[in-house]
Amino acid sequence: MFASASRATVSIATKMSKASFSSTTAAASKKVAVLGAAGGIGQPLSMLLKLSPHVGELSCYDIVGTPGVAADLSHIPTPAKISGDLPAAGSWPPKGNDGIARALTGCDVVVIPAGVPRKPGMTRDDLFNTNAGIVKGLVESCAEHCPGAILAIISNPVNSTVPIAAEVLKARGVYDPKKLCGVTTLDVCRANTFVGEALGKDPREVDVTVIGGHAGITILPLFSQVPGFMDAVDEKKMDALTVRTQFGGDEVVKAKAGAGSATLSMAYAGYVFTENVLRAMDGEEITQCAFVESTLTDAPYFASPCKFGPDGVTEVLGYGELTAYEKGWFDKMLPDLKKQIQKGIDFANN
Ligand SMILES: NC(=O)c1ccc[n+]([C@@H]2O[C@H](COP(=O)([O-])OP(=O)(O)OC[C@H]3O[C@@H](n4cnc5c(N)ncnc54)[C@H](O)[C@@H]3O)[C@@H](O)[C@H]2O)c1
Ligand SMILES: O=C(O)C[C@H](O)C(=O)O
Repeated sequence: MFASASRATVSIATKMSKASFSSTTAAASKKVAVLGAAGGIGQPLSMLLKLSPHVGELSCYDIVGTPGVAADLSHIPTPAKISGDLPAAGSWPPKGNDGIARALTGCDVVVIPAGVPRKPGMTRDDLFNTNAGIVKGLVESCAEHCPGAILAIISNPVNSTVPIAAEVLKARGVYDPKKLCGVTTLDVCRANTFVGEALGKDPREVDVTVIGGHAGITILPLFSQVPGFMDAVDEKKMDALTVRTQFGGDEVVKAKAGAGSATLSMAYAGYVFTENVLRAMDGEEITQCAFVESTLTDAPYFASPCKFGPDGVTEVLGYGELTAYEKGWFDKMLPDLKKQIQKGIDFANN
């Protein structure tokens, strides 16, 4: 049965307030690595993290381009020290050939947007063949060089790459479910934006709970829980907003016409997620949605609101009562989600 939805509301908007960028340097103590830092998401995400008052050290790692990304970011006058590493030779500043070891050693949080993005006509699952191996290899390195770090997986298909990461960590004896998350924050950002438009409200004042996974119908925004929503919006409009949230990624892929998928909004979402994790590490009470190991449903991983503390996820919260409309989507989603999770588990163990 569904657990209670009680949770402290944390507005995404507050995380991007001016204060986030100009705050005291006292808490700038964490080491964060971005793996895939030269990519469409990786570069703007690294820039936002360079602005974070919580980041003392930022490692930019990729198979190409990171010495340049790091040199560029290093001129931004914030406390975070920057390094850029490649797998073997090449780094900025020049420091030898230890590549990923140097990037990961001592990390508190590792954010992973490495991998190929979609082109029009593709599903996220079509990325599996390329990205599964990339994520597996990178998480093996995390297990070796920073086994205690919190991992935030952005690489698609998230519904499969998170289970792959879990299996890799289990095989190395360092799996801690509190410290492995799939980043679904972009779904929350989209839902907040669309509800803001529909209700004529500032989207920064909206906080939609989005549950399930991160692909098509596995994404389920619970608009019924948004104060005032059900009074203002009829079922037809609610259906349109639900489907737009589920397929928001496709909207961007289509508009980019072969040049990739969401990068700027994802960099924002990845920054919000990571900043929240860092705030919780520094003692703030944070609740945000994430795709984590979960017993809420039959699916072994599920996105729902989670409480975060100094060591990652402290509690996987429930998502409250579903309306009949939401329950319809929920029932449709679970078989797909379970299949995509199992695909990741099987890949990692074969
Ligand atoms: N979770 C989400 O909500 C969400 C949102 C948008 C995109 N994504 C996913 O994020 C991923 C990246 O998207 P993008 O637009 O930044 O792609 P991109 O191609 O612009 O960048 C990917 C980067 O990963 C790097 N890379 C590849 N293999 C690597 C490896 N083994 N080690 C380190 N780096 C490696 C590439 O060199 C490249 O710089 C895609 O899989 C995309 O589907 C997820
Ligand atoms: O749609 C994609 O392929 C990228 C990402 O998952 C998104 O939701 O924008």
